[in-house]
Amino acid sequence: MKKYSIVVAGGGSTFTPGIALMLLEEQDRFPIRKIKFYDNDGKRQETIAKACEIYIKENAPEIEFSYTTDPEEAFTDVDFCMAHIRVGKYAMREKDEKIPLKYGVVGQETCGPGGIAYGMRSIGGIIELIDYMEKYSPNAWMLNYSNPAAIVAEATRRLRPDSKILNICDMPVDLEEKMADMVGLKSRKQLDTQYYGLNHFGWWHKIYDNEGNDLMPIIRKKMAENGFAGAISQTDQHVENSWMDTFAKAKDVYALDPETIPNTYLKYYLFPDYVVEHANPEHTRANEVMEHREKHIFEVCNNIIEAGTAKGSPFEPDAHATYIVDLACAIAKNTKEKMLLIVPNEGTIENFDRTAMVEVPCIVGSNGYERIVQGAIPQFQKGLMEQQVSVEKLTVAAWIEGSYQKLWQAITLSKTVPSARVAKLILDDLIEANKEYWPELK
Ligand SMILES: NC(=O)c1ccc[n+]([C@@H]2O[C@H](COP(=O)([O-])OP(=O)(O)OC[C@H]3O[C@@H](n4cnc5c(N)ncnc54)[C@H](O)[C@@H]3O)[C@@H](O)[C@H]2O)c1
Ligand SMILES: O=P(O)(O)OC[C@H]1O[C@H](O[C@H]2[C@H](O)[C@@H](O)[C@@H](O)O[C@@H]2CO)[C@H](O)[C@@H](O)[C@@H]1O
Ligand SMILES: [Mn+2]
Repeated sequence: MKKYSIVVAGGGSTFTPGIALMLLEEQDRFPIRKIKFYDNDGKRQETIAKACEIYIKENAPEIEFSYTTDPEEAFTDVDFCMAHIRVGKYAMREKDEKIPLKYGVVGQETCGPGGIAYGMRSIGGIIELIDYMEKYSPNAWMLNYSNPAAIVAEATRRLRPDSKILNICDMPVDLEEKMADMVGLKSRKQLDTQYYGLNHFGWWHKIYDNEGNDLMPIIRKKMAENGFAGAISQTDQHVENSWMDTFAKAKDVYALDPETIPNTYLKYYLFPDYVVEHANPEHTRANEVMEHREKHIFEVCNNIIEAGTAKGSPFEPDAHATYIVDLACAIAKNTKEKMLLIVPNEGTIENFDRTAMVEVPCIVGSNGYERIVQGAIPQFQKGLMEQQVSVEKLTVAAWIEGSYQKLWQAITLSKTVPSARVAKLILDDLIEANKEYWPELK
């Protein structure tokens, strides 16, 4: 059986250890000959990489492992690039979240002005990775889950329309695990669902079990009672209150259209006042992640390096991330797996912009994906999506053209921002904060 070579772009990511260990666990269906880490921050990456190197040597010595900051070394002889970079890292995420809050506006990683700022940083980084991959391994596929996936996906549509890149998100994966739990099933793979939306901005409108029984009535009842709160998923790593609150708030988001089940991210657009009222402008999600996930991962890695062994360490595979191997196997082995991808609409949602990058179920095989038609969407969702997709398109246009005007329009158009005046105040602060990352705007 063919063995695959993978480069993980963003090797210093807090998700890298869980994903690397998960890849080792999944070798029966996805055998690996080589794993490389690539990052533009060698110091950050080295801690993660040295610990993973010890783990791989102890648990899968047959796999060739290396790590580098050199693009040619990283991207030569690879079959897949698994990309999870964070341009500007958590320090910039903190600014993305705190600057809007200064003006009483939602400060969030991928939503609102914070997501727009993150998108303006990410586009260059992702395009650079695609170009490296195509230069050094022209037959490789990029499985991208670097955020903000919506803006990154629109940028790849505009700038690299023919590249072999699939843009994905794990929020629906997590929420489908929770829905399976709601109906007493063990896995999301026992569900047969239909979904439409933009990334972090979508709805389930059909949910069956694999025998064709309609599960919507039970799930709707559970949502009306508690939202996603109390429903368990494989990796309930979200122990911090901010995530618990998000899962509970889905109850109010659901109330807006009880015919569909909402993605949790709609909270930021439909209840921005609630989000701001419950935010601490001095201590946002970025601070929680730095205090918890980042601190924990780097402590564990340093301990492994110091001990010279991963035995007895709390290192564990990220079971939740197996969706990435589902996708890699679909491409590598033509499995025709059904997966949610962020792809050009082209009629999949019949009453929506054909050029929009929509998050819809696709059948994935060796030659890419086939979209599953979702039909016409209701006026409520259509109105919301038209506003949001325009934000995303104007952001990418602002990046391509270096247009201050279009970025101001993008922020003004966001449902999280009350006026063009506030939008401009936020934009001018973000420009100052992102001087070393954004293209110059005129
Ligand atoms: N799509 C999803 O559902 C999903 C889920 C979880 C995380 N993510 C995304 O995964 C990414 C990683 O998340 P994290 O919290 O581990 O971030 P992190 O900051 O811990 O790691 C990101 C790594 O990317 C590196 N990096 C930044 N710019 C780079 C560039 N231009 N080239 C190469 N490397 C670069 C950084 O140095 C860092 O080591 C983020 O974009 C995050 O939003 C997406
Ligand atoms: O605030 P963070 O950095 O903890 O999470 C932000 C990301 O949240 C979603 O991904 C979750 C995923 O839904 C969950 O099941 C688990 O795997 O953790 C992931 C990261 O926390 C969302 O899909 C991502 O786009 C966000 O970056
Ligand atoms: Mn996501």
